[in-house]
Amino acid sequence: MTDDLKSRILDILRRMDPPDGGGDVVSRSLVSEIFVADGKAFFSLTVPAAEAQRFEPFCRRIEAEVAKLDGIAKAIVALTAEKSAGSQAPRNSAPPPSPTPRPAGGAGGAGGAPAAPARPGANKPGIPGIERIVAVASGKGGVGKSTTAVNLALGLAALGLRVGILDADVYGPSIPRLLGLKEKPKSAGGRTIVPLEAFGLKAMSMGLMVDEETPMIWRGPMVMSALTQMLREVEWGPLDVLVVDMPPGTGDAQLTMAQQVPLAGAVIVSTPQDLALIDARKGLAMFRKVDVPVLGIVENMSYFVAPDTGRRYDIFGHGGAKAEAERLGVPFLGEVPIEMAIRESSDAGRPVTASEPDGPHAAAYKHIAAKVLQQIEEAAPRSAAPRIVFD
Ligand SMILES: Nc1ncnc2c1ncn2[C@@H]1O[C@H](COP(=O)(O)OP(=O)(O)OP(=O)(O)O)[C@@H](O)[C@H]1O
Repeated sequence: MTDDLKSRILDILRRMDPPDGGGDVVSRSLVSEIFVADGKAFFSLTVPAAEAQRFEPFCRRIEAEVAKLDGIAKAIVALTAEKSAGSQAPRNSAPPPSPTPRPAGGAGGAGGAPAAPARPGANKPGIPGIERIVAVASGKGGVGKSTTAVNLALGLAALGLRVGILDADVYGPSIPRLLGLKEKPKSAGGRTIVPLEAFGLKAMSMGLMVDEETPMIWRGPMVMSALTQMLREVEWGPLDVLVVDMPPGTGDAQLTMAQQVPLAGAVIVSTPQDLALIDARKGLAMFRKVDVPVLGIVENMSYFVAPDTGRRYDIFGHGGAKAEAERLGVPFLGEVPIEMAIRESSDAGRPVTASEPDGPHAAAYKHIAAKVLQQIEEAAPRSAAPRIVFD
């Protein structure tokens, strides 16, 4: 069914005359992979930067035509402007990134080596200056996904990497609170945004761009454009890893990320309860469907250690995520106890990996970070992203 819809979409695209008169966009290989889910079609067109404006109305026409197909309720076509070879460096591009430092416990891998040809996401335009993008996701809310994302980012930074964190949870952004960020990011020349910095991380969140009180009602296409902007119009500078805190669930925003961004992989956060695991499985299935490697599962709020006796209590039936990971054939990345210090430090904007770097919780997150890095190397050896320009 999905394949049939994809070929009908391609037929439509073949019949439409693009504004530059250069022949149909399919034959010219300007169309990305087409992703169809829940009656929505997502794909992008890559055009030369100079043509981007002319192609905008064409994209809207494509959306209207594709939405007429039986089985498609809505189409979302993103325009990506690619810099042609030999032209000048883009104004918002970063200097070429330096080789990835080899972490303790890392798998080595292809540091500096050319791209493996069939790398996942290799056909999606990269973000200049960003080596790898890792999504932190969960099938349902409240499992500690954002807390894990922040502490994972800090764990990666502690391993010597240059790390950024992007809060893609446009519905309930929590990174500003977790990192104690209050000021609004500044714009550079009115065109790009300078990310904030906290505990050595570059940070950007939709929550920094709007007042906390502002209700955020985002429709699918708005989510897509907000995310695209936060990825491509923020001056991330050279980063080894950008950690993306995804909104919970498997909706438009996740599909957008998977469709638009060459993700090196996804980390799934789950609590040990069965219900959360069912949701985690859905998240896992979604990333697999869009060919994003699942780097592994983190079990959060895994057990409780009584402060007075030091005795460990598996209050939620600890171990569920580990068994599930084994069953699903994905790595188990580690477990984090339910711990007042983790909650209080998060709520005070001083995440535990930064505020108690030598403590046991920081050690747990650093261990998870090292495993994530090892999995990234195995799933997607480092490669240079294509250069992108927006003008
Ligand atoms: N290991 C832990 N021990 C104790 N409290 C934790 C732990 N992990 C997260 N929390 C707390 O649980 C609450 C939810 O965490 P967080 O906001 O990270 O979850 P989330 O999955 O991102 O939620 P949402 O989807 O609603 O954004 C927060 O108050 C956080 O401090």
